[in-house]
Amino acid sequence: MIVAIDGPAASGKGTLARRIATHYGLPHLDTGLLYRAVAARCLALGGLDDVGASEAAARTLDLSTIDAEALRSAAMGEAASVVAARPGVRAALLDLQHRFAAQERGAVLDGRDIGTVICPRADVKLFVTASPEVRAQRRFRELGARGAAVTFDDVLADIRKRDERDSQRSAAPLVMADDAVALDTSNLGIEEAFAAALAIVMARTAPGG
Ligand SMILES: Nc1ncnc2c1ncn2[C@@H]1O[C@H](COP(=O)(O)OP(=O)(O)O)[C@@H](O)[C@H]1O
Ligand SMILES: Nc1ccn([C@@H]2O[C@H](COP(=O)(O)OP(=O)(O)O)[C@@H](O)[C@H]2O)c(=O)n1
Repeated sequence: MIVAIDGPAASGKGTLARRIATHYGLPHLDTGLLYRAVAARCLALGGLDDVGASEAAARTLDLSTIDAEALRSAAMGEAASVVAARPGVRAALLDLQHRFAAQERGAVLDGRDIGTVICPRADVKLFVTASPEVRAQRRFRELGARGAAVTFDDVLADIRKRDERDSQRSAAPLVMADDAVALDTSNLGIEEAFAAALAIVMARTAPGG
């Protein structure tokens, strides 16, 4: 079974993807980490401006060397969104994602273009949303807990800017697939959101569903 989960920043897609993967015993890939890792490599080499360097970083990315914790800063989310708008970077990451999704047992992938581009034939597609204010509150809390010195207003502005860039880009923009099920988690806690997501997965994978 392949489960594709997309949505904007801090909507809760990663949390749901991890929970669903654990529930079904499936491998999980947080595809945002790929773009964050490419951005981190570019920044370490001097900056984000060199398109060729970002494509080379994407081509040579090694999943096993990704340090997820080191990539979770707000600055890396913003930098990831810059390199993710480049068609050459996206093309270079296709094969890795396709191979992950092709595992025998299936997989859960979360990102922006999983249901539209990476796994258009996924068994279940979820499009997870929440209002920008709710998402900013969640991310603000998360970054604060990690010791980052950020204000709520900065986090909200960052989320709005990233939403705009991710939705307006021409290469694999953030858009809900026609056959995805929308799940608005604005008024749902983590457990409630998980229960709702699981109900959608079960309904979609039930015989005749
Ligand atoms: N339904 C929810 N209610 C409250 N907090 C949530 C909910 N879903 C996720 N969170 C929290 O919000 C933050 C962002 O969630 P995450 O799953 O990383 O979002 P995304 O992968 O969409 O960026 C995390 O700190 C997570 O624990
Ligand atoms: N499948 C994906 C996943 C992420 N991304 C890009 O990578 C950035 C960081 O993604 P992320 O999922 O780690 O970010 P959050 O939603 O966790 O804040 C996004 O803002 C997108 O620009 C993408 O273009 N396609």
